[in-house]
Amino acid sequence: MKKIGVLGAGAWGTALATAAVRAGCDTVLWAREAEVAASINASHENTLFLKGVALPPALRATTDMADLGDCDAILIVSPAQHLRTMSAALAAHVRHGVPFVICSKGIEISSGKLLSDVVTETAPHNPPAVLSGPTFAAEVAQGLPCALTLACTDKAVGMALVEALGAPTFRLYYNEDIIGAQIGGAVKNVLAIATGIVAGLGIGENARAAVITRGLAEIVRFGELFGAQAETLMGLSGLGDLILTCSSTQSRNMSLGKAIGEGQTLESIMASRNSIAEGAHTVEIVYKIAQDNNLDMPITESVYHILKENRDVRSVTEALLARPFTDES
Ligand SMILES: NC(=O)C1=CN([C@@H]2O[C@H](COP(=O)(O)OP(=O)(O)OC[C@H]3O[C@@H](n4cnc5c(N)ncnc54)[C@H](O)[C@@H]3O)[C@@H](O)[C@H]2O)C=CC1
Ligand SMILES: O=C(CO)COP(=O)(O)O
Repeated sequence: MKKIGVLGAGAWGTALATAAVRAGCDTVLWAREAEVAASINASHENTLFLKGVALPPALRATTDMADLGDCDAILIVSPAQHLRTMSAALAAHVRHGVPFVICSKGIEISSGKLLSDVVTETAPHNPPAVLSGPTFAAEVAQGLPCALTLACTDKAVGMALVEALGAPTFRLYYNEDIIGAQIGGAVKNVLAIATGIVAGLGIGENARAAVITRGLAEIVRFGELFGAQAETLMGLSGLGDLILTCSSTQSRNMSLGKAIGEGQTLESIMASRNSIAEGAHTVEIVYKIAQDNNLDMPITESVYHILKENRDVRSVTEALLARPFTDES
């Protein structure tokens, strides 16, 4: 795999394209916005989504999806709710057999489907893989070290991707569990909003650790429903990403929760940003799936009540704390 296409030039797509260049791949980055492609090609900076980070001059950007037509693998890095449209459009341009590596984190709200199922439906001749882990885009783009899960049911394809994209500062661990690799990344964004709310309310570090740990129990329950492997949920794409995203306001999800905890409204926060906070969307479908399947996910429910039903942050938090005592397991 020598030529890599990256579909979506937000912060993460740009960082991943940079990592692919560093790994020695001929890399082309598709941007939805003409000004993003222009700024990457002219000044080696993504001034809209990753301002201030110098990008390698070898990275080429385009707005023409046909330019991805001869790629050996494509990383799809759109917001989760747009992945269906992106994957379908891409399938018209690339060869059969070229893997579609899902780098977005979320679950399709309209169908309740994992993104790998969305790829299988829209691009049946392109095997899905998943790249997920604890990775803030700005750090990856700067070449700071990180580790991620590369999941693919076909081990030969998965290992070829690991070999092509992996580097000392971009360590990839192969995993066959494509389902588990998607669950952690999707649900942790909801839990990061919850830890942000804890920070915004100023109720302490102990409370944050409690939310992370009890949040992990929610990820495990949710993952079991989909058939995820427990080891995957405890790995980089699960626990690893949960820890990172719930520990730093570099996370858009955590910072969104913090602003909510401080009294801002979801609408005003969204209006002030051009970046995606997937948890604010994912919460809707995780909540629905949990309700439909009688899953106990009280932290997710609380985030849903606050974000989607405009309930008062302090009274929802008090209700969460006042739940009956129960077994830890
Ligand atoms: N930023 C990060 O550190 C990481 C992000 N991710 C995931 O990557 C995905 C993309 O996030 P970012 O690159 O951070 O985005 P971003 O927040 O930096 O930029 C927004 C992106 O959304 C795209 N977009 C907006 N409207 C669209 C539409 N109608 N159709 C298609 N695309 C549209 C923009 O072109 C842009 O690429 C998300 O699922 C996110 O959870 C995963 C790991 C790390
Ligand atoms: O997924 C991420 C880190 O692994 C990025 O988190 P945010 O989308 O909350 O910034």
